[in-house]
Amino acid sequence: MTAKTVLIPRLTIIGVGLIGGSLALALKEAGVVGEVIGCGRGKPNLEKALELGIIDSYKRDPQEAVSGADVVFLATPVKTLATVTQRFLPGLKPGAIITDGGSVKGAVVRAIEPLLPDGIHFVPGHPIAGTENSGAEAAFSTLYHGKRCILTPTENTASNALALVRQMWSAVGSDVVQMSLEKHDKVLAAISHLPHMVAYALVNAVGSYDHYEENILEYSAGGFRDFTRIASSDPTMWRDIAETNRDALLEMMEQFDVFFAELKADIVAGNSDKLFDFFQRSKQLRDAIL
Ligand SMILES: NC(=O)c1ccc[n+]([C@@H]2O[C@H](COP(=O)([O-])OP(=O)(O)OC[C@H]3O[C@@H](n4cnc5c(N)ncnc54)[C@H](O)[C@@H]3O)[C@@H](O)[C@H]2O)c1
Ligand SMILES: O=C(O)C(=O)C[C@]1(C(=O)O)C=C[C@@H](O)C=C1
Repeated sequence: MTAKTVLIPRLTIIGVGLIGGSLALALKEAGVVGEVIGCGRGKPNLEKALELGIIDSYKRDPQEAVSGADVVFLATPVKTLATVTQRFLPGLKPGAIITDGGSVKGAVVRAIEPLLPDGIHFVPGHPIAGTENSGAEAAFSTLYHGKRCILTPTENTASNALALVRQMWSAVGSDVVQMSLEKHDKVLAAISHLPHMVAYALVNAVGSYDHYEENILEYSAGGFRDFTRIASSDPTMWRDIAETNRDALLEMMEQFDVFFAELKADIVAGNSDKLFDFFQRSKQLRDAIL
């Protein structure tokens, strides 16, 4: 068996949850990482990550955690990314690469890039993979297999740092693509952020229906459950996404309102042909991505 080339001798994961923990496990499984150090707020979660073999050690102090790191992966909620960066920054060695997995890119890049001294590189990224579960226990090594990872380099991104981060995501089985910050935030508002808002609103709407004594959610079957799985996602994560991708999300919510209003109007009018066309068009679009 030929030995794999170690891409990252020392990796620090800030926020060892689903996204950070899964990256650590996948890089270990691929044999392309040396030592993995964890850092985060909760000691029990870090202890669990150690026990599960996700990290080799952890440090509570952010500067100690990044000491000697070649790559630092940020995997905390979007609104905390710049604050945590500010805390560990003085502990980095020259040439270190910071990269992240945050679900919003424009606000994150605007907050982090101005903090960076010369010789410290930042490569903004976002793996398009996840589940509704959180914390180290939710991490699994195959999360990124066959999934896209979007990198959004800016004019400040060093090409060698970008190349290494591309290699890192390829090593865990991702299909790496690049796009602008603006395109990323608009595409994700449509394909990920809007569906979460719709699921959250739907669960609230159905859950607060109080015409009967009993909780009607008890009657939920496949349709409701499939549709609303993502409403079990972490509230902090989604609050941060809704706030930091506000404009793109609102644009998509307005687009959604147009289609929902059309559907409602056709039901009110008893417009059978239009309803059929509406459902037919939806089925064709949805079937094409299965
Ligand atoms: N869950 C998904 O499906 C998914 C997919 C792609 C990207 N993301 C993004 O990845 C990031 C992490 O998401 P996740 O699902 O792994 O969340 P998670 O809750 O599983 O893990 C986040 C970890 O960060 C820690 N943390 C939170 N605030 C912190 C702080 N201020 N300082 C240090 N540690 C802190 C938490 O204790 C937790 O261990 C988020 O930015 C999210 O938008 C999530
Ligand atoms: O499958 C899920 O549970 C997800 O919500 C994953 C999902 C999404 O597809 O919307 C959520 C947020 C991301 O930033 C990327 C992926």
